[in-house]
Amino acid sequence: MSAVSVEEHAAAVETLLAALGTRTEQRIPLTEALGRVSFEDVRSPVDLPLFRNSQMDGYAVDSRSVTKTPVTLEVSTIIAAGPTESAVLVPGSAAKIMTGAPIPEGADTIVPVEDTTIPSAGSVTIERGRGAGEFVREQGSDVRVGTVLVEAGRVLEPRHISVLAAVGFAEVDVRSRPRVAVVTTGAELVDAGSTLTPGQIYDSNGITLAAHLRASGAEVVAVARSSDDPKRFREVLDEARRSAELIITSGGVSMGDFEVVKDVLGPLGGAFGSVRMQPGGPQGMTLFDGIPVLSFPGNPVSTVVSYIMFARNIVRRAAGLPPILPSTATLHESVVSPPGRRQLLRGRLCDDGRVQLVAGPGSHLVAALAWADVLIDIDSETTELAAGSDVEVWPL
Ligand SMILES: Nc1nc2c(c(=O)[nH]1)N[C@H]1C(S)=C(S)[C@@H](COP(=O)(O)OP(=O)(O)OC[C@H]3O[C@@H](n4cnc5c(N)ncnc54)[C@H](O)[C@@H]3O)O[C@H]1N2
Ligand code: MOO
Repeated sequence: MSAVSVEEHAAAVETLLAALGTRTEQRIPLTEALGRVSFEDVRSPVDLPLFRNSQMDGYAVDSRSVTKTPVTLEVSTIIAAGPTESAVLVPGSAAKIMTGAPIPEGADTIVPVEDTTIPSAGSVTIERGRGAGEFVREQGSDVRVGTVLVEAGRVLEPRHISVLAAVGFAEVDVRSRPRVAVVTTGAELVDAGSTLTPGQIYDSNGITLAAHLRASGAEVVAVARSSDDPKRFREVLDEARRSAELIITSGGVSMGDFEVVKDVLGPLGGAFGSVRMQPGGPQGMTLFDGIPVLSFPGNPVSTVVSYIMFARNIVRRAAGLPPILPSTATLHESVVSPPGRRQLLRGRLCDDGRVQLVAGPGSHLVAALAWADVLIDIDSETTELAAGSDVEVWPL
């Protein structure tokens, strides 16, 4: 792979990852469904409300017995919400009823308790009458059996989970998540929390890529690390390929003496080379034993930019999530950019909608990345942009 444009590399990645888009259905507990994507239209197995019930705490009556008020009626029964025998209203009486309780046959309206007084035990005076149907929640008035509650492809939000629970589903069929493994490489890497010896650094790319992938709707099946030993890297890959549909590696792809990713995957048919962008220039891609492997450069910002530019929307689409697209912002200050390479600078959106540069273009500036909220996209022909120019920005 000689130097290619971002578009050319993105198209090649798209082809390599085509199979990721074919998803199966997975039945999961409703309690775990938040953020998942419904696999097919979900139809209601019942009417909602399930039965005719009261909208108010009050008295269920026949509206004809309260046309003239005030009127005093005998209280023939008390109906609470909860398990109950089906009740019939004694003609000419009132049934005291609680919100949500089934309305007895023969009653067609509810008089709220606020519109009543108690003249003596066992009777109620209705001060204000109500017409037929008032405060009556009819069976099926919300939804009828068979109606689609949640369409296929919906990202399940609390409101969708609410209706699925209300009709009695304990489980839901969702789109399976793309299974991705992350493999970081480098003899210098140790886990956060470890004691560092000279020359060591904390591995941040593993956890970063995993977080990005989860945010894109992927299931991260492994976050593994390899030294620069080809044998060890091969072992880690062999393990990752057992559960993953996609493997993303970081590091080991440029021009040094110990480029384990390139050294192992290159001879296995991997394409390694340079993309005309910065950060994220060195890139690789391989079909390893039938599993696609995307190899990103190890610099922390390069890894993130690579994920955003080449993988994020493919993973999101496979997961059933909408793409994250760039928008336009106005530059707060002037920008210079080297010719021949697309630049992705870190920017921070100001309250007035303009975008400000955050630190320099260096791909090791991981703290600056955290302060930024967008990547400012400068095309490869542009070398200078004045303050006030419009630029495309990608959400981080
Ligand atoms: N002679 C040349 N040297 C370099 C070139 C080049 O074209 N010619 N390209 C540079 C560019 S651009 C990049 S980007 C890097 C890519 O290098 P690698 O992908 O081989 O990555 P490493 O050398 O393994 O690491 C680079 C850098 O990132 C740190 N790193 C790596 N992994 C992690 C991790 N998991 N967590 C945190 N930090 C990590 C590593 O320590 C290095 O500092 O190559 C340039 N060199
Ligand atoms: O491509 Mo490297 O990512 O410029 O630093």
